Amino acid sequence: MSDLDNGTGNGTGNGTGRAADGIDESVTAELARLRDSIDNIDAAVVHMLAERFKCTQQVGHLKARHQLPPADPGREASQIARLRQLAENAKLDPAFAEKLLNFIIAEVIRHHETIAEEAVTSEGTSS
Ligand SMILES: O=C(O)C(=O)C[C@]1(C(=O)O)C=C[C@@H](O)C=C1
Repeated sequence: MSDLDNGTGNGTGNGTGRAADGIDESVTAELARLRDSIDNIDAAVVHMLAERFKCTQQVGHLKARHQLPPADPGREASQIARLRQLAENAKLDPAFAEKLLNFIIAEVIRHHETIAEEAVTSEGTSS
């Protein structure tokens, strides 16, 4: 039984069209339908982020192997410009899209720095 299901069957079971909490059953059903979609979207976001981090981990190792700096401000500037445009076209707030990308990239840079430090440490302990 879901959190929104009062356990009386399909409807409210009391003939009023309202559940015990006083919320109209059509509202409850609409909320449940929208929340199902939100849950699917959140799952997709998590899976997409996991794939992105798998790629950036590989970038981190590549950069560490070739002593490249963790951050690339030029690349970030073009990613932000591109994402802001995509957001605008999709009617999403571009400032929000930029903040989200910056948040993700900051985490990636942290990972890159850890990978680079580990590479230096293991260099010192090899042979
Ligand atoms: O493309 C790179 O060079 C990366 O390290 C990946 C990434 C990103 O997460 O997109 C992260 C850090 C850089 O400053 C730029 C981009």
